[in-house]
Amino acid sequence: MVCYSANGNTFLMVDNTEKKISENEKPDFVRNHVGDLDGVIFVEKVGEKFFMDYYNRDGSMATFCGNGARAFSQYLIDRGWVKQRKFTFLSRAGEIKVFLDDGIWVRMPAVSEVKELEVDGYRGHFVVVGVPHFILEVKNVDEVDVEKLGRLLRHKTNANVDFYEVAQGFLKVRTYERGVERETKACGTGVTAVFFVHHSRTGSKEMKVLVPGGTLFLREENGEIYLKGDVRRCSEE
Ligand SMILES: N[C@@H](CCC[C@H](N)C(=O)O)C(=O)O
Repeated sequence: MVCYSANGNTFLMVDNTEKKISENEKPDFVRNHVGDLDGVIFVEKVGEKFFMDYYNRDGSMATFCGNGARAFSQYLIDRGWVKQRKFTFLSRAGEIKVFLDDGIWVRMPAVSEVKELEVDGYRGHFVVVGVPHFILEVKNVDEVDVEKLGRLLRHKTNANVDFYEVAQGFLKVRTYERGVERETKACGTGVTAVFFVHHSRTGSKEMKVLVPGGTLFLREENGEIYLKGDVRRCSEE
């Protein structure tokens, strides 16, 4: 087992290719081993393909994790299990494409269920990127009490909650993650949801997104959204 950090969103990577940990055992395994990390990723195989199975730190399974997908890709590369510059793997949100050039670019799951939403007087957009997000534009993201307001809205919507600020040439995003039940340093599906709404309004094809854990890069190509950012191993085997 080894820890990976994708812009500060942290995961324990568990080689479960021999299926030693069963589906039923996974939630308890997660709660017993996650420590202070945000989630656990079981690395598995379905036929010849690698499969990413993501769990939040509270033991809940999630359909997808954008930063997890970047960490999973780096893990496959570090293990020497993939050597190509383009490869795919499976997730509960479908097949994920990965391209390596100036970093690891992951093609995110298609955005769906986009709608305007008002909860307790807070207006935003509900957007699904494999997992649900309630995104809210604010004037100054640093002034938001993410723990308090994020937690409240997360429970009202059963979604991750992202607060974003549109700045000159970049976006700033902070996320309260369901299942982690606190603010995380970065959320890949969250910044994708924000970028999608921003792109729909402005047509902008590329965007830098500042998050507490650094900078993420988003780009749109033929209606598909790609995500890149920092990813590194944070423990020895
Ligand atoms: N950190 C993730 C999202 C993980 C899943 C989420 N907490 C949920 O349960 O919906 C990301 O980088 O996308």
